[in-house]
Amino acid sequence: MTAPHYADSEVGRLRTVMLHRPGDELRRLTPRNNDRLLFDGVPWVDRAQEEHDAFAEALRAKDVEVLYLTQLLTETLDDEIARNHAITSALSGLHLGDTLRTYLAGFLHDASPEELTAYLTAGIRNDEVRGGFGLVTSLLDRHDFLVDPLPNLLFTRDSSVWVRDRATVTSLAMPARARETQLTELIYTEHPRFKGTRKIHGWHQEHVEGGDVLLLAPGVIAVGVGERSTPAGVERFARQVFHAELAHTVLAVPIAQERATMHLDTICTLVDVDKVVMYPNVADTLEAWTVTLDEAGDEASLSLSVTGPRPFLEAAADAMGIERLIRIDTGLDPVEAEREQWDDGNNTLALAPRVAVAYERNDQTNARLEEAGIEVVRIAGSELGSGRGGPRCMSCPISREPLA
Ligand SMILES: NC(=O)NCCC[C@H](N)C(=O)O
Repeated sequence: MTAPHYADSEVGRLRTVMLHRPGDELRRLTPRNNDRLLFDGVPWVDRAQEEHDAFAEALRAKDVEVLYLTQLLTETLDDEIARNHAITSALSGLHLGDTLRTYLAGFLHDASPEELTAYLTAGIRNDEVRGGFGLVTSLLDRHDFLVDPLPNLLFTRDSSVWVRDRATVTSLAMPARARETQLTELIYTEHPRFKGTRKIHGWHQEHVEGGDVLLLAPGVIAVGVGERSTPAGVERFARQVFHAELAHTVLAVPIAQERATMHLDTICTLVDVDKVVMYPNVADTLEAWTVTLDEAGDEASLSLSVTGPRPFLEAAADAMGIERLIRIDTGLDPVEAEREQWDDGNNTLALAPRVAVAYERNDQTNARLEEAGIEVVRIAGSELGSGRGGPRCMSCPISREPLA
């Protein structure tokens, strides 16, 4: 039986997760475009797929249902309305011009659902279509993308977040990722499994990325504000979760606007109801603003109470109603911690309280987790990590057993 689509914490027993198996979109990365496409190198794709398959197997071995984003998308694209929607959004870029747009629309409408999924995810290069002798196709370089590839689909965490029974369709800040949420929105709107799901937020709204959203406890959500999620994004998100009565407290957590700390989950993740694994080099300075509902109203007019800033761990423990949020540090010394933070040592995926998936390479952090009583499910990530994301980034929990 399908587990209800629901998540009210980071650590409730994981039942269903959405992953994206790395595919041809990664074969588009070159040393000329990898920075723009947010990868730190050019991964060995076959090995990345092997590592990812082992990740999925480790989840299944713990009774987690694994859904694949591309399979859901292909099933969604069986429907004519969904196809039209996907094609129109993919071709809305101003770089195409009407001649090429019209040609590509016909080309994509003729594609099967599987082919269309491949075009929407791996993109289309100018020399891969015979667009006739239109001006735009003639002037563009033959290797230019008409539809950009989406190599960061691998990080399903960022393009949607379930908060209780609602799917949050996020709004991604980097142009290379903006189109990802058009796909998650389409899946949650049109796929038979998700039809009728109530949604909050959307790709057209202020930026909030899933990697910044931590469900600290039922009713308590932390949102990182830095390179990706914006102050206005966290305000919009807070309004929506309060209005829908999904949470009573949102903690806005400023983080350095740097690549190494692009999301809150690159420096802190939960491994138990009262334990986080955290980057010690920021742990003592990390602060939070506490946002609660002052006066109810409709979404735009409800009044918010904002207090702070206070040390993050204290503000979080108070909101969670626990005495202390215990911190387990990444690494043993500052340099080791910096190395393991960079390699996603903090980016663990909890499968249940005290059980977490982590990259095997972060041996010092993993040893500390085990000393603290956490079962560590180790996976390889030498190639997967080249996009700067770990097990949490690569997973979108769709169903967790409720903690409350
Ligand atoms: N939650 C995460 O931290 N996701 C990792 C995203 C990595 C991706 N290459 C990016 O720069 O957006």
